[in-house]
Amino acid sequence: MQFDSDSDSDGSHISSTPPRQQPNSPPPPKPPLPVSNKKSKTKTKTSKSNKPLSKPPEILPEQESFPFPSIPSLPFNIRQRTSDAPSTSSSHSIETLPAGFFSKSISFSKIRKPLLNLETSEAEPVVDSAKTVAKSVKKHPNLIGASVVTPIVKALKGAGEGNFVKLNLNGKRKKFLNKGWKKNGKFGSGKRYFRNSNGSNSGRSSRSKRIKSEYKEDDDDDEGDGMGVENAKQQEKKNGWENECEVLEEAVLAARDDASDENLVKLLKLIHGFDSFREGQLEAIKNVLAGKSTMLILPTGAGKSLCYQLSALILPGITLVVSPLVALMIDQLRQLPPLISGALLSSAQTFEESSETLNQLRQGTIKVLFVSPERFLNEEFLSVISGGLAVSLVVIDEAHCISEWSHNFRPSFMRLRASLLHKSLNVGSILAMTATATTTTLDAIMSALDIPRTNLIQNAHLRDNLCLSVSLIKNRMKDLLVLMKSSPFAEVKSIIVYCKFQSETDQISRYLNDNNIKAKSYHSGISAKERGYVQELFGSNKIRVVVATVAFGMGLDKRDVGAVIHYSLPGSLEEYVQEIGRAGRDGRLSYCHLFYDDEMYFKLRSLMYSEGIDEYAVNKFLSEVFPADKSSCGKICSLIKEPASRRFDMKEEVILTVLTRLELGDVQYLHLLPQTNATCVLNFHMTPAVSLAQKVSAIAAILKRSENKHGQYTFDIPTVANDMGVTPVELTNQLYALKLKGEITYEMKDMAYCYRILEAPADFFSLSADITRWLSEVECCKVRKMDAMFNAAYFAVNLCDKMSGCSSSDHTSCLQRIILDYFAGVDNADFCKKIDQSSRFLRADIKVFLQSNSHARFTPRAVARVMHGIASPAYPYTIWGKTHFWGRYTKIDFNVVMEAAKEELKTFIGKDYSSNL
Ligand SMILES: Nc1ncnc2c1ncn2[C@@H]1O[C@H](COP(=O)(O)OP(=O)(O)OP(=O)(O)O)[C@@H](O)[C@H]1O
Repeated sequence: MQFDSDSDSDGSHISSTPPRQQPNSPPPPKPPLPVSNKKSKTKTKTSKSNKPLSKPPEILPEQESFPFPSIPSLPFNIRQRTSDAPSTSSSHSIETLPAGFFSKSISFSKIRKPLLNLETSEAEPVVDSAKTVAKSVKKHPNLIGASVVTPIVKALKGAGEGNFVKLNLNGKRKKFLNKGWKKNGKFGSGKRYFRNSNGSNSGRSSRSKRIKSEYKEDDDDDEGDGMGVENAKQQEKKNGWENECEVLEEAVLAARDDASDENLVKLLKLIHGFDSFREGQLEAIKNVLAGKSTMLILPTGAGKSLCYQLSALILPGITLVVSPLVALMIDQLRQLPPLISGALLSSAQTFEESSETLNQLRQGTIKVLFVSPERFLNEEFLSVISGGLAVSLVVIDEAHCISEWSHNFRPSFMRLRASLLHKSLNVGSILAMTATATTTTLDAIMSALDIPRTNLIQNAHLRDNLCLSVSLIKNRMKDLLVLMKSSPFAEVKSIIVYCKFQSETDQISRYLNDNNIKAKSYHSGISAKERGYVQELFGSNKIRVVVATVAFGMGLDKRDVGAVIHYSLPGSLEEYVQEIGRAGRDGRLSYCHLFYDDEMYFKLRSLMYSEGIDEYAVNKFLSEVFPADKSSCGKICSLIKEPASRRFDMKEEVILTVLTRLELGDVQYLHLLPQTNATCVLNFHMTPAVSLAQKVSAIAAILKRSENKHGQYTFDIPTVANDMGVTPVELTNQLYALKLKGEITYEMKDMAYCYRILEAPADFFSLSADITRWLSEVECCKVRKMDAMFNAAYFAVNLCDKMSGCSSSDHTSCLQRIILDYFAGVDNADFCKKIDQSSRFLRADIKVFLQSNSHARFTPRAVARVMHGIASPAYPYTIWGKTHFWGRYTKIDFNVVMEAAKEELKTFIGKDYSSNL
């Protein structure tokens, strides 16, 4: 079995709603896994191999940015208040509890309805008249609080589509009708802002049809045939529309003047259609409006997004929302209420797309900007933002990514520090949000963001409408089928089955289909188009089950997912809590079953060691990062990702982590620049190279550093940029301008990390020791998280005394307690010792392995990885997976295997094994 992680590199497929526009064609298929040490892609995947998910999804590097002057402005004007917002009422609907399985009685207002018809979607009632705005009260089966006033925005003509901003991440763009939403310009700025405002995804297509027909009506009106009855009706509708806009403007103004509970609830009703705030929301909004940086910890699906949405509307300046995944940003953008103009800026966009977003920002048509953390690395972007735009609020979603002690650390999030945000962006306040942070993670986030303890808003980490059950899996797929065919799972309409390996998802979905359960698999190895399709089918309840890897779910707000089944153990309790958090978002009782077994635990535990590096490797890495040349300070250097990854046997994410540490540690050794291609191959078309060099200094610099083969000039971009005293991005921009003129064409390759050296370390050895210690602590933390997850499952099945509400396989009570303890800092990682500390045959096996592979060079870590079945950049599965020692010692502690390998290597090589590297 190959161990490699499944990632969601562009993340564009993850969203609760179907994409507004599907790309024409999926991205090119990923190249196969390297078979030798020849130049190869380290991010390659084979969909047939089993791929566990040990690392977080990635964000593509930022490559280009463009300076734009910025003009601070609001998307609409605030007028004087003239009237009060309408009021609403509510009612509840109780359904019957499905029989059997869970004995525990749980106090919920809603119990999941038995499955009647899989194909039935819960289409929302359509409110047509603009005049019926807040008077129309409808029952919505999915909402906590049962009955909801149809939000004003829904009643407004055309409400019902996603936010206006283009989601053209795959090179295609959507044309938006550029008609004034309100022609006197009070709201919007020539755009119409639509979305499904009640948070549900159903009824989308019928609503879009309605929107289209309304556009048509408007167009007809504009064409001037408007003396008839129809036009009079239209006019009447428009008047109603304008009145509603006035009501909204007044409500916003009132809340801005006085952020009282009453004013905020009124706005909540108007914007979101909800009667009341959920726990923590009001407090968070009030804090933010008062300019207090706040840490908000609410369970998954508790409504964290609403806190910044409403605040953004009331605050005068723009709100920046930083998210770890492009997919998450797309989803959040879609979920923005229609009145809040939003946009997205990420590395997955093309040059044109990002410059268009920046243009909109400059024009003041954007109120909320979703931005990838890498954008904060980009000085040009910072200069656009800080050039005159007032940033009222910076929201850091999934804020646990800031901390290396979280389950999902992202090096790029390290840059999001209060000092940087305040200094560079002059932000009013910071709102950090997460559902999963242990006390250690929490401390790290709050200290990085300078959030005082008094501004922590924290609720329980779990919603109480989730029934948690666990069992030991014996006959893997059969056990799953039995579970799914028995109550209550048999009655649940929408189910997610989480697996660790891509091939497992395909296998299981086939098996379920063979057994009359409509299922589809979902993982990052399938095309973006297919993933979008699966999501669409699931979102519209056309398929009942999605069998997915971790690539599915983040940002998923399908409200009626009634069950989540873990076919394998998640990597941590945080991951478990995130994934079960996809269930029961409608507030109804939902079921989460966890299967576990020792074998899978051993394999997954081994994977936690896939990112570690040794001190001599760090040392070697540092000596390449900082050239011996003393004059290197101030120079721009680059490290081409793939060869560097293989050379140091370091995953690309680990390289980035170490570079980020060198930038943000106690001493700032370097400054990271946007990742860029390092090599350029240039062709001249109009003016001969030498003549053009006389006119254009960039070409002169390029010719000095180029290798000319058959009229093609190949050069290293950072080297030429250094000669010219510009950044690689600036040089690339100059080339782009020449290309537009038809002078040249070029091809870029060799994606590289770029950085400017600020200070060469005086003592490489102590710096390597320091970095290695830190990485080893991070690794240890991951292993403990895995252990804590296994121990929770093990405790429930084997040790729970079933005295406090647990029964049969239902362990809601004890798991809830374990999870809460875990987040409160109680470490349960040690109580169950499944991992062995010795083996009689280990040394002998290592010896045989070394002898039979005497042609290869090993380090102790490399040997231990093979014995644990962990692929690495220099020791890929395609080569080393063939040895029969592959994964043989997963049950023995990795460090024990490494120590044994160290001893054997000493004997075998007869000298210091570090020379083996
Ligand atoms: N006050 C409220 N009343 C009723 N429903 C609400 C309220 N606030 C939010 N919701 C709904 O709850 C659902 C979940 O909200 P949201 O996606 O913001 O959760 P979240 O806390 O960000 O979850 P996650 O951490 O999983 O991303 C949404 O459909 C939202 O419309």
